[in-house]
Amino acid sequence: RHGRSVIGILPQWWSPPERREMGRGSEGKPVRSTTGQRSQEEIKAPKMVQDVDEELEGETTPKASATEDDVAIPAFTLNGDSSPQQAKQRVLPQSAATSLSHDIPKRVEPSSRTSTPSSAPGGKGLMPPPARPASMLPPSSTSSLRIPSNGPLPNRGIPANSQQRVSSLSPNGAVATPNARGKVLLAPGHSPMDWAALTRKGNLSGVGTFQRVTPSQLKSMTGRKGKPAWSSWQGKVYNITPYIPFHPGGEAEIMKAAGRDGTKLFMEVHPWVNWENMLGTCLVGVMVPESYGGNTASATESLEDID
Ligand code: HEM
Repeated sequence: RHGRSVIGILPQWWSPPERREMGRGSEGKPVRSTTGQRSQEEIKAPKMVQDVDEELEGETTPKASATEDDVAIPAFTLNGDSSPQQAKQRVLPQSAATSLSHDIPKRVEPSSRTSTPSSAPGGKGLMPPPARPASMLPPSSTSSLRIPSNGPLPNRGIPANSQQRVSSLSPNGAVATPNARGKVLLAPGHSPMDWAALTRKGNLSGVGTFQRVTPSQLKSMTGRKGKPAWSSWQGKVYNITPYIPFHPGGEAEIMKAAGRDGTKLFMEVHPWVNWENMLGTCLVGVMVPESYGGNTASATESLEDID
């Protein structure tokens, strides 16, 4: 039916199939179009055909009519504006549906189309399913690991209304936080990463040579009265002074090991921490018996003595 309007844009030499048929009616006689009107393409048609038309003016021909008037043309839209009523009207008769079934995309289910509410905003796409009520959500296996959304956050600083804010500031800037592990809020530039960066820069032992340290000498290195803080770990002596402001447990805790063997204390609190790795550049020397004698021997001498 709409083909006629398209014909106008085709080249003049092209004659539509309908017209080609028009020249031969049921009895081989030329026929006119069913409308009987002259359209623009008829005017533009080749002369020969026009002449035939004029000759046959006035002759009547049986008019073609649709055999199934009520066959609705299937309409498919992609914007989902079908309403159940419209969809019902578009249902094809069995014969037509069978012949067209190969043209209908398999994935477009009529039921899903009709279930689309026409009042959806914009009328596009399917509506998302309604959200499940929170009570129906299955408990997550990691829910116990999540940071609670209310209450004080662990190791995230002190609450704004806390009196602890000023009073807990230590001389090096570390702040005690109310957490079960006893970690402190380290001062800016004193994170574990900062410590790692500092240790890469060189020797932090505070001594020029490898030391043989007697128990009495270790006892005097308390970190007070201008002296460095030394602590021993499994027979080796370390200068813990530079690490104090970096200690996650705070200054007070680490200072308990100053001037003495820190192995037991250390292992009681955090046996997973690797002392030797962390304080490797702070190594002062080795512990020797009190009766050993000289305490300023070089590393070479000391090791030779051991051999
Ligand atoms: C002298 C060498 C020490 C080093 C290198 C050291 C290192 C560390 C490190 C890396 C942490 C963080 C642990 C973590 O996040 O799991 C820590 C925490 C802590 N340290 Fe030390 N520490 C030393 C000595 C001590 C001593 C002697 C004490 C106690 C007497 C102590 C008490 C603590 C406490 C209470 C914490 C916080 C709680 C915890 O993390 O378990 N530390 N220390």
